[in-house]
Amino acid sequence: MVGRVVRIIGGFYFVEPQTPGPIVECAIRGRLKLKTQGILVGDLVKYTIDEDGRGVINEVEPRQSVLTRPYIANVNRVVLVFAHCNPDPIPLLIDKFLVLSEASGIPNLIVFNKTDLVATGKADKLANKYRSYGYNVLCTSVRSNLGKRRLLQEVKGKVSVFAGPSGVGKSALLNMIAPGLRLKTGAVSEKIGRGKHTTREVQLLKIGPDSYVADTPGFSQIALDFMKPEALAGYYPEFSAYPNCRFTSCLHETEPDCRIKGAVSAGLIAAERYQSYLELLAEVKGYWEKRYR
Ligand SMILES: Nc1nc2c(ncn2[C@@H]2O[C@H](COP(=O)(O)OP(=O)(O)OP(=O)(O)O)[C@@H](O)[C@H]2O)c(=O)[nH]1
Ligand SMILES: [Zn+2]
Repeated sequence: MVGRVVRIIGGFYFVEPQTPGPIVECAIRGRLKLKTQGILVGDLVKYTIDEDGRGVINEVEPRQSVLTRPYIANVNRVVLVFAHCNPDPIPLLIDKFLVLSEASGIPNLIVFNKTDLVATGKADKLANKYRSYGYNVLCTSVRSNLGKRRLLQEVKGKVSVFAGPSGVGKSALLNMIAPGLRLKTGAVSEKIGRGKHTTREVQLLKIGPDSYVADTPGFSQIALDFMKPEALAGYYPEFSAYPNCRFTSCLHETEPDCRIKGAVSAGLIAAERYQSYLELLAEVKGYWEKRYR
């Protein structure tokens, strides 16, 4: 039988069968333990149920992708959720989430939630700004069910991870598209108190045939401590239209004949994005130098 690992607790693997049925608690076949570097949530596995009714995983199918924060295999949609207000969108934090998501190579979607709390013009302006950078953007409201159909379409048949700052409505959006989930939602302050000392383990939730979602705890700190400084510009999609600076190692800071800086001066790249690039570059460089000093 084939199924998907949706949760791992204490050496047991909870497998959701591909055909509708209850989740099976599985162990791993001994020789498989040696062959794999561990099974991840999201892995597709072949398993059998032995005479005692216990599940045993015999084989792991090749992975299509591995997302590292959170650790989930085969994710093929990252939904980055922010709010139009409460909490207010912070451009630098949004760009950090975007960079993290671009670095994973997994297609993303930006969702601006709580559209009901702002004027239409203001909501459109924010959404259009990120569209102009090349992102897919959707405005939603859990209050008025705005964007429900589109969001459902976006996650249909996919393994999606919902990520974003705390309190933007990730859990509320998941409840909107899959009311059966009954995820806890709450005021920001309540949640921070509750989440402080408990690490929620990663879990995939089935919301339809072959459709899975993971709700991640909101975080406000992201460390871009894993990339080379020269990789960063590649995670700003609109920068790719301006290749071939004079130096191939150009970091687009102070180097002469830099095409990115040229595009900023000509108004072809948004100054706000270039500023965020410089700030994140300083951070990435800091981590990099600490590591290789
Ligand atoms: N007005 C309005 N409030 C919303 C909307 N969506 C969510 N909320 C409220 O925002 C608060 C936070 O929602 P959650 O779904 O718990 O937020 P979260 O992103 O899952 O938060 P963390 O679990 O801390 O990461 C709750 O009080 C929700 O009722 C919306 O579209 N409009
Ligand atoms: Zn350059």
